[in-house]
Amino acid sequence: MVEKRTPLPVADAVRRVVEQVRSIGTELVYLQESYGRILAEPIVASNDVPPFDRSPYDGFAIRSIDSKGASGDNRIAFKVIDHIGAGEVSAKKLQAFEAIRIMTGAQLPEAADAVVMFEQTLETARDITIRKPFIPLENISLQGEDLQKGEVVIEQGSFINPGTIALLATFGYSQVLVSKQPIVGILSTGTELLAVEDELEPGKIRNSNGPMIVAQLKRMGLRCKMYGISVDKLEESYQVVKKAAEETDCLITTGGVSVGDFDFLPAIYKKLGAHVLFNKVSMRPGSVTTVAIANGRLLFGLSGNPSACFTGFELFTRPALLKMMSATKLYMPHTKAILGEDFTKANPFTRFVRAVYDGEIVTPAGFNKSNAVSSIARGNALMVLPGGSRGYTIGDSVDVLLLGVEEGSDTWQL
Ligand SMILES: Nc1nc2c(c(=O)[nH]1)N[C@H]1C(S)=C(S)[C@@H](COP(=O)(O)OP(=O)(O)OC[C@H]3O[C@@H](n4cnc5c(N)ncnc54)[C@H](O)[C@@H]3O)O[C@H]1N2
Ligand code: MOO
Ligand SMILES: [Mg+2]
Repeated sequence: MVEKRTPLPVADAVRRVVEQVRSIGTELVYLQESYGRILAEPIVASNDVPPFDRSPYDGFAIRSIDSKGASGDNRIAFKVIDHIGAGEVSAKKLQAFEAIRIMTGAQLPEAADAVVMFEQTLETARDITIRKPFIPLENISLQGEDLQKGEVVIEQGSFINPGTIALLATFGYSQVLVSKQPIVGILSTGTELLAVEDELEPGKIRNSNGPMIVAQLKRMGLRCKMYGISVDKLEESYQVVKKAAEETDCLITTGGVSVGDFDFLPAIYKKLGAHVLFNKVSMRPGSVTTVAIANGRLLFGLSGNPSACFTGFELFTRPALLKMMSATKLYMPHTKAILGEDFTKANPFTRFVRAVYDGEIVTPAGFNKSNAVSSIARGNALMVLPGGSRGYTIGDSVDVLLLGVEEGSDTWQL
C-alpha cells in the first residue's frame, strides 16, 4: 500500500520551516571580509555625514550678503584672500567682499555661507567678479545633510551590500559583527548518479543537483560540505545521512523522498528519530519536498527531479538559512507581470514555472516539467500560478518571484 500523504499549502509549509529555525550566533570579521554577510548589530552613525559644512564645487567661498544686487550690469568684485583644497582648513575668516578659492570637499571657511562656481565668475589677477546674487547656504553641502550622529542607519539583520560597506567605513568600523554562517551539507542520493567527470552508461545520468545546490548556496555567499553521492541502499544511505547531520547545521539531500521502492529518505528520517515537518506540499514541481528536524538540525529532503530540487531550495532552504543568520529579509521579492504567452496547463497544485522576467513581461523559460534542467538555466524568475486554476492566456496578470537577488523581501507575499 502506498503511503498517503497530505499536501500542505506552500505558504504554510514555508511558515512551518521558518518557525523552527534558530539563529546560530555571531562573530567579528574584518570590514573587507564582510561583503555578503548579515549584519548582527545596527549601524549607528558615530558622526554627522558630512562631518562639516563643505563646498560641493570648485569655486569661491563668499558671504552671500556681499553678493546682494549683483547683476550683469553691476558685477560685484571680491578679493581672493586664501586658497584651499579638500583636506585643508583655512585659518582665515572672511570679511566684507572677500572670497577664498575653495575646492570640492574642502571645509567651508569661517563666515562663508555660499559658494560661487568657477563658471559663475570672471577672474582677474587678485579679484573675481560675479553677476548674480547668492542666497544664504547656496551651493553648500551642509554638515549632517546625509546622516546625523546617533541615528540608526542600517538595521541589524540586513545584507551587507557595497553601500553598507561604505557606511561601515564612514563610521570607522574596521571590524563588523556579523551572523555566523551555517555549515550546510549536501548529499545526492541515487544509484543512477554518475560523477560529473564520468562517461554516460546505460540507465545512468550525471549528478546535476549537487553542483547546482553548491551554486545556489554560493549565490547566498555560503559554502558547503560535500557528502558526494550515495546509492539507494537504506543502511548505507542512513549511515551517511546520520554522519552528515551530525557534522552540519543543516543537511540537504536530493532524491529518494517519494514513494518509490528505493526512496529511502522517509525510512531514514524514521530511523534517525527525526520529526518530519511535512512530506508533501501542494506545489509543482517539488510536491514531494520533505523537511525534517533531527537533534535541532534541519534536514531538507529535496526532490531528485532537478526543477523540483531547485525550487524546493529557493522556497524553503534559502529562507531557513537566512533565518539561521538572523536576516530579516528571507523571501524572494514578489512582483506582478504580464504573461507573455499562453500557459494552458491546468494547475491542481500551485505551479512554480521557471521563467524569464524582463521587468514587465514574464515568459516560461522553455521545457517546464519537474525533471527539466534547461529551464532552470534559462530562467531568472519563478512565475507562480495558483492551484485550482485552469490555465492562463497571454496578457494575464500573474505573480512573479525574482531569483538571485542580494536581499529579498521581509514577508512571504503569496
Ligand atoms: N507513484 C508516485 N510516483 C511519484 C510521485 C508520486 O507522488 N507517486 N511523485 C513524483 C514526483 S512529483 C517527483 S518530483 C518524483 C520525486 O522523486 P524523488 O524525490 O524520490 O527523487 P528520485 O526518485 O530519487 O529521482 C527523481 C528523478 O530525479 C533524478 N535525479 C535524482 N537525483 C538527481 C541528481 N542529483 N541530479 C540529476 N537528476 C537527479 C532521478 O534520476 C529521477 O529521474 O517522484 C515522482 N514519482
Ligand atoms: O515533486 Mo514533483 O516535482 O511535484 O513533479
Ligand atoms: Mg523517487
